[in-house]
Amino acid sequence: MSTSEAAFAGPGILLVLDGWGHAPAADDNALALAHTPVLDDLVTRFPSTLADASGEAVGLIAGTVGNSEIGHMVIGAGRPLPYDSLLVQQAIDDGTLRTHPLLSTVLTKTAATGRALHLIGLCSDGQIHAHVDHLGDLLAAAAAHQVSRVFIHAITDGRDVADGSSTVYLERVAALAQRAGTGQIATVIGRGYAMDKAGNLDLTEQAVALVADGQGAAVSSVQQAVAASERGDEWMPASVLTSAGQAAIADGDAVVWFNFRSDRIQQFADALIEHLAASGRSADMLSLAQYDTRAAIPALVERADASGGLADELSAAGLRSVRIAEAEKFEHVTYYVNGRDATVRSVEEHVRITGEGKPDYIARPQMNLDRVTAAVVEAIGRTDVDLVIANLANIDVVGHTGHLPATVTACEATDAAVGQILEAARDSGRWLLAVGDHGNAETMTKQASDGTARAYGGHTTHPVPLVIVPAGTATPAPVLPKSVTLADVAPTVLHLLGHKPGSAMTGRPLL
Ligand SMILES: O=C(O)[C@H](O)COP(=O)(O)O
Ligand SMILES: [Mn+2]
Ligand SMILES: [Mn+2]
Repeated sequence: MSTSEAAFAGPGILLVLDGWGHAPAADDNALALAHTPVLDDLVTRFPSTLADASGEAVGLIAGTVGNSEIGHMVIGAGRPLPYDSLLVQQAIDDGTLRTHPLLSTVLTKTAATGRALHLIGLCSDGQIHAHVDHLGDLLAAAAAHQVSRVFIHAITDGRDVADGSSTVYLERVAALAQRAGTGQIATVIGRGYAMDKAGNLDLTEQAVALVADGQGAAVSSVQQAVAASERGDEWMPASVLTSAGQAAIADGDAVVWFNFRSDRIQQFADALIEHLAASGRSADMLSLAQYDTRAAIPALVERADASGGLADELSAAGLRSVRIAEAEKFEHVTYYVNGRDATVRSVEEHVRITGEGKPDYIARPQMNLDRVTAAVVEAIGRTDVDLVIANLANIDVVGHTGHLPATVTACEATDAAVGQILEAARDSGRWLLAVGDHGNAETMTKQASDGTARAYGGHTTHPVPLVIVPAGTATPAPVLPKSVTLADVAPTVLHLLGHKPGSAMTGRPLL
């Protein structure tokens, strides 16, 4: 084996820098503003390229921003995977959503019994958790079945889209209802409450009480509800637009959840199901796409098969991996990298780093990065571990606050952590592949419809850096191809570990 080959063979590290996107330097580019000597050096001194992490290249609708779920799934699968947003859109386009037998059965029963239909979901066009236009198809189906009482329980965004835009989307909901000839906005609440995923049940309970029992501030218009929010769209207080109790969920009503992504709606769905059961009510429930709820909810669109990825190949080859991330991204290096498969294979170890108390990302952009780094360094030093898979969450998680100075600090903290990880990699003779899963911090503003630049903490369609640091000296340094996607990561990792890409993978080794 030549020096060069040896430098790219053997045990290694797959490091995902969450939200590490690439865009030209600008005054809203937190990564460019931050002092990041390690990352700068990485992409200039070692084989590096830019990988597509959004749109069709990963299995999303063309032109849509990447996200952590599809990003980590494609990194693991070694192929683009038709994501839930795309599958829902296809079902809308070919007419199979509105004529779906499960939906028809529920709507026929609802119309016959004179019960109400409740539609619950995020109202924005962020295309990460939901798209408000999907409501249009559900409303049309309800109208076709002559369901007369249709209540929309709108969740406002301000995270995947610019804050302050909720009125526009709520007006769009009203227009969709008018076009369908059925439906009214019954309640409004921010996603901070309705889409908590960190187990803060006090937040979730406010959404449950609102939707199930009509408990919230009485308002006479969506504009009044929006005006009452002191903390923006994400934290819109629970507001009721109908007369008292009119839109509460009664026994025998139907509920359709229209978020297509599960992770941030499942806690609410679980709590609502349990609350209804505890009060002797049961509802016919459906979800637009498959959810990971405790009680199974029949879905209108099934998930794509994501098997045969990195986890299966590592397992077949008997290669041990340790997965490390803090709570915010733990599922991403385990469940999502493994193709939304909760099985923990015998050659896998999972390390979940948690902090104390509620995180404050602006006050503490470092989050628990020191402990994540220490765990990564420890795993790197183990001779029985073939592959360390870790996610450094800060760039994305702090980026979501839309707070530029805090995000700059998050980038600098990440830079220092990568420096420590590289040093450990060098000491123990491991190669390292670092990659972003989607863009975020490289664009921290978005132009509003009035032309002004607003703070924006959401994701982008930018490509992500991908760099491979050899275990030793590699001369001459190989040149990576230019046209690369996240689907090439797993084949490259397997190649570096001395194995062929899995037969289900369509990506290719980059070396
Ligand atoms: O859920 C969130 O926090 C954002 O809407 C999307 O971010 P993620 O895809 O990085 O989780
Ligand atoms: Mn991410
Ligand atoms: Mn994110």
